[in-house]
Amino acid sequence: MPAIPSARSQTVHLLGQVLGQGRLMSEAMSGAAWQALAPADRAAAQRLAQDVLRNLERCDKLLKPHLRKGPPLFVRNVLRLGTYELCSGGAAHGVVNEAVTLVAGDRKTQSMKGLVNAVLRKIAESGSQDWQKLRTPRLPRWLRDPLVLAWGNKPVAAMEAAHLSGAPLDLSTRGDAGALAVALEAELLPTGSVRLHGNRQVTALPGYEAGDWWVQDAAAAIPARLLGDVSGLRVLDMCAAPGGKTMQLAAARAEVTALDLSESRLQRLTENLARTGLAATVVTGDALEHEGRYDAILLDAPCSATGTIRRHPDLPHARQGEGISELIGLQEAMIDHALSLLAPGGRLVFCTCSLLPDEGECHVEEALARHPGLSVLPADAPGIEHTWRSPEGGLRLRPDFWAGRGGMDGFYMAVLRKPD
Ligand SMILES: C[S@@+](CC[C@H](N)C(=O)[O-])C[C@H]1O[C@@H](n2cnc3c(N)ncnc32)[C@H](O)[C@@H]1O
Repeated sequence: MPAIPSARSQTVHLLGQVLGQGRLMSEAMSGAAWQALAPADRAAAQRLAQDVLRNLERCDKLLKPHLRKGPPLFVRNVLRLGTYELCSGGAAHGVVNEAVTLVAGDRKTQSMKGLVNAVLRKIAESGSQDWQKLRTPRLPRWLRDPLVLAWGNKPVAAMEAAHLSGAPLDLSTRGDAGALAVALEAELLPTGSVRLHGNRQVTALPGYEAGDWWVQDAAAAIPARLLGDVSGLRVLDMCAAPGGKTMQLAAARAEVTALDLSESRLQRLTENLARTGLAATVVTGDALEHEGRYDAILLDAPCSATGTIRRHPDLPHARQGEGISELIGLQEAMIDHALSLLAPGGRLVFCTCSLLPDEGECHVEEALARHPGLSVLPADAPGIEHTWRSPEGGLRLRPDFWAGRGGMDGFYMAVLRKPD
């Protein structure tokens, strides 16, 4: 690692953390070298690492014929970064020089300077033509196989295309979404979110300081809307942090209790409430031990987060599907506990940002079997399309939906009604 960190050296560091240590980028974006980077370089490193991870299969395919022996991970990641940059229009001279400098800066890899130089020069000659012919990168098997089983080959290929495209910036507002869209020259989506395309610095957008809006994917904004008019109702946001849905409920004048296990994530929720001038009772604790009586509950349960791969392309590489069965058990226990906290006739919106039916549709089918009298209410909110409706009465959202508009996160959601 060179003495002075650069955007590219930190990109390679992030790739090493994800691909070598199984860490998520959000966990790895820390430490002295990361903090030493200027904000613009941090943003560049994050963007480059995400782009390389989205295109990992392509980078490896182009590199394979040039690498007889597999070099150490650090060198492989330098080559992957160089390949991505060369094939996406980077100037050969600068890209190759910086890659060689990175490898030369570490005693253990200095001897591979020549290899890196030679391989990247070959990629620079013909790589970008070959790149165009490569297929859309596929998800790793641990995730692809169950998704193909659930949704079929074509939809999964469409999801992979959506993952490659990344995600636009969606905002939710406590005020008039139409007026916000006009002010930001953005698109007003049929579901009420405001969408901006291109790379925009969030904190520099008008209305950020004033707390007029917050960042929230269009799909993630729908569950709170399914509760309809919550004005004056006691609503528990059971897994609330960092607070996107709490802010929606508070903006709709509910009496919100925002509960979460994570103190640090709740800190962010508190900051978000302060910025937007919205109010909620914030409680740190385990959802399974929480007590109280509520008219409505929003349960955005911890899950595999496989619906968020467009914006978190590190996830399928850092994870191997470990822990999902424990999460499924936790989600089930949370549904049962949430129902016990509801007043008779009260409504529970259950949702997860997962693409796996075991974390969505199956829970609703099983909850109906476990709880006599429990029913599924039609999921209604502005802009909901007929094709999103799933047989048990919930909504299944996928990243390949709204493809022409820039997609949406994968999500599952359903409204359950406790009997009187
Ligand atoms: C999907 S995130 C919630 C996102 C949030 N609803 C929003 O819209 O900003 C799931 C949350 O569940 C929390 N969590 C995990 N286990 C929990 C538990 N046993 N009790 C309460 N919260 C828990 C995590 O800390 C995490 O913040």
